[in-house]
Amino acid sequence: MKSLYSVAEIRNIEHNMAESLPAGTLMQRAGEAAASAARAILAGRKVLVLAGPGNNGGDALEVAANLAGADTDLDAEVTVLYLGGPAPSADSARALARARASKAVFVDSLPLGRDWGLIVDGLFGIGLARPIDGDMRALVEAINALGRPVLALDVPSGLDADTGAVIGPDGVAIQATRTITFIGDKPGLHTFEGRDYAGQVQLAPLGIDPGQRPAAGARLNEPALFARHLAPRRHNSHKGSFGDVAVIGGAKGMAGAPLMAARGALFTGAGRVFVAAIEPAGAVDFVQPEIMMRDAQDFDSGDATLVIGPGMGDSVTAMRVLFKALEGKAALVIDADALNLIADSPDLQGRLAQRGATAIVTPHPLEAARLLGVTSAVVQGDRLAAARELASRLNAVVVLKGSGTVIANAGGAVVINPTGNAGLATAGSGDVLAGMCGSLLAQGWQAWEAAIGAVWVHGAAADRLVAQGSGPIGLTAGELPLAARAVLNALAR
Ligand SMILES: NC(=O)C1=CN([C@@H]2O[C@H](COP(=O)(O)OP(=O)(O)OC[C@H]3O[C@@H](n4cnc5c(N)ncnc54)[C@H](OP(=O)(O)O)[C@@H]3O)[C@@H](O)[C@H]2O)[C@@H](O)CC1
Ligand SMILES: Nc1ncnc2c1ncn2[C@@H]1O[C@H](COP(=O)(O)OP(=O)(O)O)[C@@H](O)[C@H]1O
Ligand SMILES: [K+]
Repeated sequence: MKSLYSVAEIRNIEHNMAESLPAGTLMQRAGEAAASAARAILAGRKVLVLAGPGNNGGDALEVAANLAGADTDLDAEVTVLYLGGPAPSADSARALARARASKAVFVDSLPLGRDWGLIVDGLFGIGLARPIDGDMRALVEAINALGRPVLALDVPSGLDADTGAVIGPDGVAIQATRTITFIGDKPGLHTFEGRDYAGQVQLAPLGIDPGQRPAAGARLNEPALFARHLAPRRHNSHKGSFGDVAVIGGAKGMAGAPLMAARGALFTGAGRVFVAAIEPAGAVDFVQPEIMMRDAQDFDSGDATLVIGPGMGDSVTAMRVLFKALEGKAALVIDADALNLIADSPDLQGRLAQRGATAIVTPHPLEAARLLGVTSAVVQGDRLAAARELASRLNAVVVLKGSGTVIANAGGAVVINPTGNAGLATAGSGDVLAGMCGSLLAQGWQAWEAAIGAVWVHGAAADRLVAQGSGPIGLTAGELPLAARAVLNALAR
């Protein structure tokens, strides 16, 4: 299980470990792990180590001492820019003494030149308490402008390890190539701005085995979390075995959105797929004639799983079918315009909450903001908290979309999705995801697993397309269903 620990949880673990280990042990282990990570990505002889005033700086000094120590076989020139105050912690003071006794050269300002084979970022870790400003801000901007490989220690300096937000307003953070993070992985490295600033994330547990770590409040999505639903199909099956999905949406001029969702459902294995259109646009979809076209006004969905909202608009008809869907017993995916209608109606919010946690709601940050009555900046500023709050208020599984999609349920479980890329930032990709969620529900998956499974596969489909050269630039939502089919079949095998 890939646990993600909040800063408070990490502090707690550190606190417990400190009592059982000799002073300085964890910092020494951090320094050793980071020095080997540094060796692995070194792209030249010259190494610049940035060491800040706290224990993150102490870790950096350990790295410098290890790379420039008398016993190293590494032919590196290590320069240390130490920005510590007059009273470093005992651990940091020890690390400083070690680094000063090594071959590392200490400097007072950023040396000229840009030929660093590696820059080690030990300015700030999880103790950053306020935006980086003044000379330190100028340093961060100068480092980022060099465009050299950067290894961040624990967290890229300036990034909030809990939220993935650059600490601001108008803050700066180190742009890392790789982040080696200590004791436990952290949510902020995997969502919002975190994915861009952290680069590749590597965990160094520092010898603390999982048994000594309490359960984390969040985890990273992976197929193991939904594997129990991934079974090869039985020979003795028929289309009724894999459920019906009805996509309700498609106001005038928005006929494509429910079709995208319907294809998402069809290509991930739903037995039969309908589009019930608010404004029927045609008797058949000639590109995908398997999809059965109906009129939402008089459509009897039977016990089909409903995906409601794509391109649905806010007409009286839209309101009426949404009301009916919330009243009914069918499994439900609520997306797009249906979310906006619910945001405007405390009555519909109440009805959704009373259904008993069977619905998946898939807001992007602005839709989530409308539902919570805040701005999208507030949602993005703490995506985990926003998803948790929404799941609890609506008593539903919430998929808060965007880079590092956050999935939360009313019981407080939180998962961050690591698959996907900016190729998904294109109209219609969210519709495909909603259809995929509906498809897995229709095939009998539980709401939680349908949500995390669909999000994982949807992201992996985009990653597969990018690996094949079909993105991220110009990737289209219409390509996702086929790629998702390949990913899902590979998992089921
Ligand atoms: N403890 C352990 O067992 C282990 C800890 N480990 C490592 O320790 C790291 C946490 O260390 P930490 O708590 O010392 O915090 P850190 O991130 O170095 O920053 C705090 C310092 O920065 C200062 N400061 C803050 N904001 C500032 C600003 N905007 N501008 C300027 N200054 C600012 C702040 O000053 P103050 O706010 O007190 O004025 C304080 O001096 C953790 O990420 C991991 O790398 C590992 O070795 C594993 C074992
Ligand atoms: N930069 C990104 N990185 C990863 N996933 C992304 C990114 N941008 C968008 N996505 C994903 O693409 C989908 C977009 O959904 P949405 O915003 O509803 O678009 P639309 O309504 O146009 O279909 C979501 O699944 C979202 O998580
Ligand atoms: K750092």
